[in-house]
Amino acid sequence: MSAPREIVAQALTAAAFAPFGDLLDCAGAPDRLINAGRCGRYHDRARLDFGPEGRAGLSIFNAVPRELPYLLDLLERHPEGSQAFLPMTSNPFLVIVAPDLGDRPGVPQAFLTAPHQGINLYRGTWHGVLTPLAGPGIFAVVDRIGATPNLDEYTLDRPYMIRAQPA
Ligand SMILES: NC(=O)N[C@@H](O)C(=O)O
Ligand code: NI
Repeated sequence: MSAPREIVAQALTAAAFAPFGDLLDCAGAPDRLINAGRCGRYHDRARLDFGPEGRAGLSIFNAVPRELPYLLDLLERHPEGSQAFLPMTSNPFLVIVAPDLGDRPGVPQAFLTAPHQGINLYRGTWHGVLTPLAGPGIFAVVDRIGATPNLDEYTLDRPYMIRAQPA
């Protein structure tokens, strides 16, 4: 078995994540001030999509924290809907995404979130499953609820080892 390929995680930025989804945070000035100026509204910041046969759902995930270096051997996508992960703590999490090569993912990219950052994965974006890096791994998740399948999984024939720094 050949050694896993290495990926060094990078800090999550809106520009780097733009091909894959939305970065959800309170960076910069709000779009609107509401509540008598006591609240900044960062308005309509995610491209949500639940397909013609689905509806929006809000779930709570309690995921087991993982550690770096992290062995990535599976990627998935939701062809029928977007998926947003909003941490309910200030803990960082690992975000793994990959371009689509048609029926399989391309080379993944790994990102580390800063506190109070969430993400929305565009419909069909290849990604690693939710990967908190500290406990509790509690997230609000907005994604598609529907009766038809919405999950493609791809097992990597050669895994990646994701590191915070080069080995
Ligand atoms: N399966 C599920 O609800 N979650 C995954 O899609 C994930 O991205 O974590
Ligand atoms: Ni998913």
